[in-house]
Amino acid sequence: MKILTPSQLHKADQYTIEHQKISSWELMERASLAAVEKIKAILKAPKPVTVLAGSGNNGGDGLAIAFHLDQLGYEVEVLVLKYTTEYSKDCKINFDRLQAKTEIKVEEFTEDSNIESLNFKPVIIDAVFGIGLNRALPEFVEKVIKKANHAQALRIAIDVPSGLFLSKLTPPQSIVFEADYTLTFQCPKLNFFLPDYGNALGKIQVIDIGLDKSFINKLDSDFEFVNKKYIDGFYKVRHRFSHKGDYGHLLVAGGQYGIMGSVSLTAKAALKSGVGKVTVLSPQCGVEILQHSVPEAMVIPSDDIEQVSPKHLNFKPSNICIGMGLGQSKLAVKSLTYFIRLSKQPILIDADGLNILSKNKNLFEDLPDQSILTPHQGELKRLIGEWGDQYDKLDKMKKFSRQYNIILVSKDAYTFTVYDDQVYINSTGNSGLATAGSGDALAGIISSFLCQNYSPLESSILGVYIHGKAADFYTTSNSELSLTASDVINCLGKTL
Ligand SMILES: NC(=O)C1=CN([C@@H]2O[C@H](COP(=O)(O)OP(=O)(O)OC[C@H]3O[C@@H](n4cnc5c(N)ncnc54)[C@H](OP(=O)(O)O)[C@@H]3O)[C@@H](O)[C@H]2O)[C@H](O)CC1
Ligand SMILES: [K+]
Repeated sequence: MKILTPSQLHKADQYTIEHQKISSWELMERASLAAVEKIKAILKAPKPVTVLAGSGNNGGDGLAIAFHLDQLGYEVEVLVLKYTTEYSKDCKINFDRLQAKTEIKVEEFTEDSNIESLNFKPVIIDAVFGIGLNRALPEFVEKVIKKANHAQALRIAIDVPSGLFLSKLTPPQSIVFEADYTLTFQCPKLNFFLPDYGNALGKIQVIDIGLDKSFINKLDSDFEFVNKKYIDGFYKVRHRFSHKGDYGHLLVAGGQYGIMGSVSLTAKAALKSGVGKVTVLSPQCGVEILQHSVPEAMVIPSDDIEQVSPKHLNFKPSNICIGMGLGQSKLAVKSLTYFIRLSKQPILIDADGLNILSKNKNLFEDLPDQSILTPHQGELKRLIGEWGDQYDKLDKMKKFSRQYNIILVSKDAYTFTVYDDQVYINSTGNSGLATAGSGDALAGIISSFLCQNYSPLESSILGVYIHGKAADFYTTSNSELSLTASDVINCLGKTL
């Protein structure tokens, strides 16, 4: 799903209104009715609602939502935060409809109103500002939002949590509506996925409001929101008449004394993601451990008891995955160098392998094109250097990817897969993935898809998606904090 900017969305609005021969108010009504359906599903049964409405079109949505909830028997009150003298055209239509057709108490709140007297119902719907916010919130609006954030209420934002900027980063210390749910129209927006105010979004639900698809397809965007529809576009169905040779042979190189779990998780995750065969190059101390923990994997002992070492292989791996538990000793550097030079296919480098790369940038010259690096944020900093703000980080990641022709999987609350100028933002996963071994499993999953003839970019996008989806499956019946990397691996079979 393409991630569009506010100006692109406004253009798509206009094009749709002209080509579907509908009025802007009808488009607003369409969006609002769809939002009401989502609100009904979230609330499960009518609950008293306070709608905070602005005087623009986001406010117009709010007044339409108030009207339709009232028609459904909800107890609704409306607070209009009059931050402009005039209502937008469509907002005014909905304001008049409320007055004419309902008994709803509509209170206009301005900078002279008394904030102390303000109370909220158990559900607060934020329709104050949407994609049109373009300067700091008026102080009285800030006060209302701050009070709403402290209320004992379920908070639902319409389109954008008010106070969140979309065309620039929201300044620190800003007041932003802290939503439990954000019902956003047509597509998510880039700033939803940045750590600055990412927690203010709550659960994001995208509502397709039928903007003209042919027009949207022609729009340029560097950002793609990866959902199941996107994955279905390239996911391969397996055929009955196939054999394990069709699904590749992965070499996993890593582990050291006391950290054998890393490669064990990687090998297991690769096997549970469909690779045909896995061989682990393991320190001698880990051979028995691996033969017990991952009987499906073959094991080659390195020449060292406690560490991996360069080793002549008696087979040609389809792809190599290296770095987890590798350590950063001289022998580890030699091993990484050896396998980078040995590999003629894209190689996946994770964990200590990345830290060695950061200190030995000359190794990039030998790195096969479209190799995959899977840093967490600390490893990313060591690779691409310190960044200023989140937009600067995005630029640095794109530049790094272009400079070395590599795919960068930046693991975070929302994992960003970066290749050249394109950024793929993953839609699955949850906070439970912030746990030991989660990255080892991801490395195995991505490498497994590499061996199954997905392109390196597809392998990265698909691997990140599946990894998160497995975690989401686990947390449908378990808490996020109880998630372990082994749970992710055990739930891989439930994905797709
Ligand atoms: N295709 C869609 O996504 C649809 C979205 N809809 C809804 O429309 C809003 C966008 O409506 P818009 O009127 O463009 O913008 P807002 O409602 O967010 O803001 C209203 C105006 O307020 C002014 N503004 C901006 N910042 C401030 C501020 N800090 N203080 C005071 N006023 C401010 C600004 O106007 P200016 O002329 O003053 O610049 C805004 O335009 C979208 O989010 C959806 O909710 C449609 O309902 C359906 C299609
Ligand atoms: K809003």
